Amino acid sequence: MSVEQALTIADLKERARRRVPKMFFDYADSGAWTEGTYRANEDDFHKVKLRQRVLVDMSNRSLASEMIGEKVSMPVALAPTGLTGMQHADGEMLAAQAAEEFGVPFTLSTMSICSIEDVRSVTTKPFWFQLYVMQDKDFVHNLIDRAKAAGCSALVLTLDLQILGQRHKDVRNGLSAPPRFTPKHLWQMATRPFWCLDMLGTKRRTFGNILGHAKGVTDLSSLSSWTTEQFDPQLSWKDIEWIRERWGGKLILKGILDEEDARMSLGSGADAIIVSNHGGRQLDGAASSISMLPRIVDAVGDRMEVHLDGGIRSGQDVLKAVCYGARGTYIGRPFLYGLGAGGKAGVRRALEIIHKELDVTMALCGERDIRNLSRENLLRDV
Ligand SMILES: Cc1cc2nc3c(=O)[nH]c(=O)nc-3n(C[C@H](O)[C@H](O)[C@H](O)COP(=O)(O)O)c2cc1C
Repeated sequence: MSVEQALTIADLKERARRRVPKMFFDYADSGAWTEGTYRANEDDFHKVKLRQRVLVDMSNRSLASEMIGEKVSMPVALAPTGLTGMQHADGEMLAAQAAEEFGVPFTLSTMSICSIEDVRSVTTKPFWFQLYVMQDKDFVHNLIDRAKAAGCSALVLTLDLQILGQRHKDVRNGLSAPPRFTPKHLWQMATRPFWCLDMLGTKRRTFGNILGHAKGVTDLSSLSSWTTEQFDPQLSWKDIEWIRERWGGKLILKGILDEEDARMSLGSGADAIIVSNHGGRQLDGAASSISMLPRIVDAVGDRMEVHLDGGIRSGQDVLKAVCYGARGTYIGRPFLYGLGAGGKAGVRRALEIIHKELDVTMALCGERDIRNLSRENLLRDV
């Protein structure tokens, strides 16, 4: 099946499975420990039921809205994902271009393969940058300054990865950060010839934001020990202040899953929070994102934008999150599967699939403007 023939995100996933070496496909398709939260993120969307309405004018529909004051063609951004350039050569650059052409935000991860400057060089509009706070504060200051210099229009500060959750698949596959290749890995790559050919055509195969920018990180082995030791376990609410000051632009807090944390974020000066459990990759046993969304929206009211990620696999899922009060959503794996399935065209296809599902679902719910959706469009008590 070609990328254009893919009708669902699941179709793209199957194509990616056949084209991406197992260790990198598994890296995307994995959650922490039992993967219970990873599964719940998807499953809980199916429990939310829609109200079907009839005999209302469904013409001239619009999915356009705003996230943190930026116009978006639909309220769906690309989530920050590490090692994206391993799903497909130059993955971050291609995904950023696809997002820009579609009119939705792209978020570059600190742990990306292509650097901030690489992505800047192939885009014409501002993208967003995701920050992990490392113990090497000079490195963090420099990273914030580089994102500013590249014209990034929002900083997404990730709060739920002060220490790394364990994903069994990565351990079993012997995946290291950055990837180092054993005979088993070389065999996995040899069975994916198109992936290899594309990879041979790029020089970007390690953490582009780090190598050459962090003190003492000059080669792959120093980079490996640096990445495992550097996440700052002491990150606290106080740190948000200096980060916000140094950044000076729009700030989004990612990884809020608790009402109390949501209320605390109100005093942080951030512009938005993302209800997220890191796609089920950190605290296994945590609640799904969609199940926590309504109470977090209620906790912050209209004092701050609430966004959501985790488990979105269709436009219907986006619509449900929007009905519960999310002003924006993010997709991680759906765009990674698209990328693995067919590079930039695959990411575009993932966005087209979600856009169409969202549009048709909205119409069948009797609505014409995504900004009018509310809990009234959902059935209670199912
Ligand atoms: C392969 C992979 C890598 C990720 N890397 C990062 C990262 O570097 N920074 C970050 O804040 N979140 C990261 N995340 C979490 C995503 O930003 C997002 O929260 C999650 O993917 C949403 O769930 P979904 O994949 O079900 O859409 C990663 C997720 C995946 C699947």
